[in-house]
Amino acid sequence: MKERGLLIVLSGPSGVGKGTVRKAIFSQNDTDFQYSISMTTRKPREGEVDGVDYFFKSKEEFEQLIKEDRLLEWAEFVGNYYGTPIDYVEKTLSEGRDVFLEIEVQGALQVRKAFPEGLFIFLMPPSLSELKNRIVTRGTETQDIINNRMKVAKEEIEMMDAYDYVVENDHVDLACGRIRAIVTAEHCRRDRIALRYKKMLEVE
Ligand SMILES: Nc1nc2c(ncn2[C@@H]2O[C@H](COP(=O)(O)OP(=O)(O)O)[C@@H](O)[C@H]2O)c(=O)[nH]1
Ligand SMILES: Nc1ncnc2c1ncn2[C@@H]1O[C@H](COP(=O)(O)OP(=O)(O)O)[C@@H](O)[C@H]1O
Repeated sequence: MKERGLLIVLSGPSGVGKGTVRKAIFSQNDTDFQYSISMTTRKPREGEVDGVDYFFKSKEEFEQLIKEDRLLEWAEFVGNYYGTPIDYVEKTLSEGRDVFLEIEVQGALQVRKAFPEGLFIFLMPPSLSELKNRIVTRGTETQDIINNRMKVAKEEIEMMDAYDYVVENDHVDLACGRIRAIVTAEHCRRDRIALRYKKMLEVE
C-alpha cells in the first residue's frame, strides 16, 4: 500500500495574506503539493474563475453537499458558505501526494478533529494595525464588512493554540520560505518515516 500524503492546512485571520501566500507558493514550479479548490456561495470577484479560484455554488447546491456529507469541513464566514470537497482530498492523499488547504479558522478546527495527524500552520499578521491596513487596501470589502472581519480576526488570533506552527507574514517571500521549510521538516520527522524504514530493513 502506498504511504498516504500529508494534509497541510494554512489558516489565519481574514486579510492576513493566506490567499497571497498560497498563490506565491503554488507559482513556484517545484511545489509538489496539490491545492484543494474550495467551494463557496460567495459571488466571484472580478477576475476569479470557476473551478480555478473556487467552485462557485448556490446556497441550495451547497446545502445539498452538506447533507450528502461531501465536505471534509465547511464554515459560514461573513455571510457565505465555504467548504472543502472531501473526495479530492481523500483521493489525492491515498495516491501518496500532499494536499494543501487554505481555509479560515473554524474549518481548520474541524479538519484537526478529522485529521489530527495533519500539519496545521497559522499565518500571523505583523500587527493588528497592519492587518486592518491589508483588508482596507485590498479594497474588495465595504466598511461594514471590514469592521466585522476585524472583530472576527481578533477572535481567530486567539485560536492560535490549536496549531503546530505559527508563521509571520511580514514579507510574502519570507512567509513562503518558512512554510516550505516546515513542510520539509515535517517529512523528515522520525515518527512519520519510522514505519517506512522498518519495512525497508525487513526487506533487506
Ligand atoms: N472553512 C473554509 N474556509 C475557506 C475555504 N476556502 C476559503 N476559505 C476561507 O474563507 C475566507 C474568505 O475567503 P474569500 O471570500 O476568498 O476572501 P479572502 O480570502 O479574505 O480574500 C478566507 O479566510 C479563506 O481562507 C474552505 O473551503 N473552507
Ligand atoms: N506580506 C505582505 N505584505 C504586505 N501586504 C500583503 C502581504 N501579504 C498579503 N498582503 C496584502 O494583504 C491583502 C490581503 O491578502 P489576502 O491574501 O487576500 O488575505 P486572506 O486570504 O488571508 O484574506 C491583499 O491586498 C494582499 O496583497
